[in-house]
Amino acid sequence: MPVLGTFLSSINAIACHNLLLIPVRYKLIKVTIFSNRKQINCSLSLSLSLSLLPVSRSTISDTPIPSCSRRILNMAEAPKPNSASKNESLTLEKVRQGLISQEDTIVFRLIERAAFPLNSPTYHHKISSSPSLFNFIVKSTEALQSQAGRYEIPEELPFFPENLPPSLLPPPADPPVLHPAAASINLNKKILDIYLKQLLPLFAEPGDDGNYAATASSDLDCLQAISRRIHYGFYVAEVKFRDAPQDYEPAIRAQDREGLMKLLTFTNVEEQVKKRVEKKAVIFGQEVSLDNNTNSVKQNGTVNGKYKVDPSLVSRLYGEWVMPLTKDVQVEYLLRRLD
Ligand SMILES: C=C(O[C@@H]1C=C(C(=O)O)C=C[C@H]1O)C(=O)O
Repeated sequence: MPVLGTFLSSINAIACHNLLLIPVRYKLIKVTIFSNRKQINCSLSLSLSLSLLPVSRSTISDTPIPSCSRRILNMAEAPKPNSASKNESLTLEKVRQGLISQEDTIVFRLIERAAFPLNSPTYHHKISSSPSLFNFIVKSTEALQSQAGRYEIPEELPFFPENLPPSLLPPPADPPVLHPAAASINLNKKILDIYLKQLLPLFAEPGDDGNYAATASSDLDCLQAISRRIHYGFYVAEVKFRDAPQDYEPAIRAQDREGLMKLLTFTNVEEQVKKRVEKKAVIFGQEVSLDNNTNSVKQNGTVNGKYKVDPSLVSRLYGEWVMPLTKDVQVEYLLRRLD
């Protein structure tokens, strides 16, 4: 499919170009290229996001962050354990703030994916040597982002780690916050499987509108946001360990998974998380109307009686998958913390 190849190359060129030109602070770069999905029925569109890329200190200019979306600002404001003063400033409260900020990204990305129907040919039709367009877009995007340094960040992990090209950027200058064990943990195979088999059929209406490339890009956006949130568990575990090594060390030495799971679980916090993400889905998922005759909030809090993504599903996503997997990451990390 030469058209697709040419298009991807040009997107890559633009992305790389911007990566070099955009002055950034807080080690955050985001390059997003969106197409208007209404106008590109059956044609190709690609949404490509690069965020939280490691940039060496010497490349960070003092120019303020250019105007950018709320989502990016949220991430910039969020405490980033892998930022300069991380080792001193790593507190459970700050790490939890980081998780709260990521909720916004996840809810918005689910809303964007739910705007498309299931579009099942995205996942089944072969393209070139790839088993599907989804596979092709995820692998190609990951190859580009790997070269741009995305996977130098511990919580950014690829879905297809095999044969990824190395980063072209200098390695991060700051000393690592995490124990090297983090590098051996990647739950993305499981996350991908759950996403495709269990989540998508819940969030996307049945149907086919032909926007397969945009659908796959939107899937990747969701997957990356969910995966980042889950692997942020590294920092949660590290800070919990540092706060109470006397509690964690015996369970780690005994390789006691259950004991570790009990120690790191806070059911009251989990209840708050579920309520908050449900509320965010209610607030972010409403239609906004400028029509004076139309009360912008009608039955069910929306204009047409329907939220853009079902708030109870978002709460369920967190309760059944996101939080349990974040805890699995914590357990896996802690089990290796004294190695
Ligand atoms: C992330 C934490 O660890 C656990 C997982 C939670 C989550 O994934 O949101 C919340 C509470 C804890 O049971 C935490 O303590 O904040």
